[in-house]
Amino acid sequence: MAESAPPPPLPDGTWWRGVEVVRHARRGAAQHIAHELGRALVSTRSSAVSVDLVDAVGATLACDVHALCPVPHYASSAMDGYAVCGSGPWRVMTGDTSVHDAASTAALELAPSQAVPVVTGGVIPGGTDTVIRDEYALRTGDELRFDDSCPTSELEGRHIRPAGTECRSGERILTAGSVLSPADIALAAVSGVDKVPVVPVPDARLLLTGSEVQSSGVPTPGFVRDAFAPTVPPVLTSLGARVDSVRRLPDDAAVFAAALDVAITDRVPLVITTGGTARSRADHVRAHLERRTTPIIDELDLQPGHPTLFAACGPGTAVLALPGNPLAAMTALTVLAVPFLCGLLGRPAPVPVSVTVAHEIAGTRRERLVPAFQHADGAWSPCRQIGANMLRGLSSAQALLSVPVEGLSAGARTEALALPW
Ligand SMILES: Nc1nc2c(c(=O)[nH]1)N[C@H]1C(S)=C(S)[C@@H](COP(=O)(O)OP(=O)(O)OC[C@H]3O[C@@H](n4cnc5c(N)ncnc54)[C@H](O)[C@@H]3O)O[C@H]1N2
Ligand code: MOO
Repeated sequence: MAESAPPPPLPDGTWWRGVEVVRHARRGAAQHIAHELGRALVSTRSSAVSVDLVDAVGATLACDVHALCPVPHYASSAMDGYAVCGSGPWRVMTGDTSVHDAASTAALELAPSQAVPVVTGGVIPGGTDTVIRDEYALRTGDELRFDDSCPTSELEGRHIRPAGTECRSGERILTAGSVLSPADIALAAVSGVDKVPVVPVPDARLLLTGSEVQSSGVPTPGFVRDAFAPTVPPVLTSLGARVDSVRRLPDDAAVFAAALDVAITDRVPLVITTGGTARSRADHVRAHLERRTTPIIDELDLQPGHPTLFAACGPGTAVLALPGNPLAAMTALTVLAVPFLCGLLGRPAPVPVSVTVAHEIAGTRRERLVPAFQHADGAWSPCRQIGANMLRGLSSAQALLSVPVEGLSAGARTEALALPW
């Protein structure tokens, strides 16, 4: 049979130039390089889109945001009661009618011994010295006094919120790179902002390889239930990406090659493949990526997940090839996809936290990341059932604990990586 023609060359890709290329990367270096790769890919994408506040929670801010008015933007009362000037008794100027008439209240200038009714958040007139809350106001007709029950702490300078105490007009209220929380959006709203500039959501595409992988039902011997299609997309979504499609591919090198080329041509920023990463005859994913892409991280010096390959190609695509073993894949996803997407979204790289281990944990020839849980006293222990092909340990884990080559003694400190869910 005639040999098939080699695939046409890919469009030139230079965006990853300057990113360090590593074989057998140590975990910390791999996390750093993944973040750098994400940052490098930013150059191929549009920098910001302006979105309504209602669509902005969870997005990454592309530029600083400044208040368009002082907050609060007018001097207001913190209580329902009376704004008064000077010492009492006071004469109530407006009966009860001014309470909802902000414009006329704002236009008022109280003279000594004058008072007007005010509501919480309402405008207080110029000349106000204090607000007497209703509970301590004794009103007879138009005359107003402090009630006898009024504590001395309430006698002067109370319940006035001056304009601009929270921020000045033009002051920076939100910083580029932050992930917008509901509180951030509420702050933008009260500062007069209608839209915010956010980093465009990057697409991700999942290519699931393995003719033995089935998507439903109880698998028979030789087949496995797919652990990734129901899990990786929501994880990527929570990390700020949008999964544009999930494709199941049989173990056929040509089918895989064609699917990858479509993704590269589509300039999908992150393609995640599962399976076929080991260096054996059966593993066409690695073989194809080694020919067709530029490996940036070629294997991790880490267990599980060491056959992982992270590559760059085309005008705007990074390919993260995860091992088929489920725990190995989830570990590599945590180590590499998390910092990569942070870099691509303009966010800082996540920092591992320092934790104490409850008892001795033996080392092996590579660093291990083990699913672990925290005891009531704060110390951590590995979960049970944490083989690379397993999921029960991960299901009960609160973090991934680093076990260095030399192992850990009881009470030793080590790093823990947050799970991306
Ligand atoms: N000769 C060698 N064999 C293996 C090596 C090696 O270096 N040389 N490395 C071992 C290590 S370590 C790992 S990790 C795995 C890596 O496996 P691959 O990435 O090549 O993945 P597959 O062989 O396709 O599958 C491994 C395992 O995972 C199951 N799998 C695949 N996809 C799914 C899925 N979507 N959901 C659930 N499970 C899945 C698959 O059925 C296999 O059982 O290789 C070792 N072997
Ligand atoms: O490195 Mo593999 O990840 O042992 O299962």
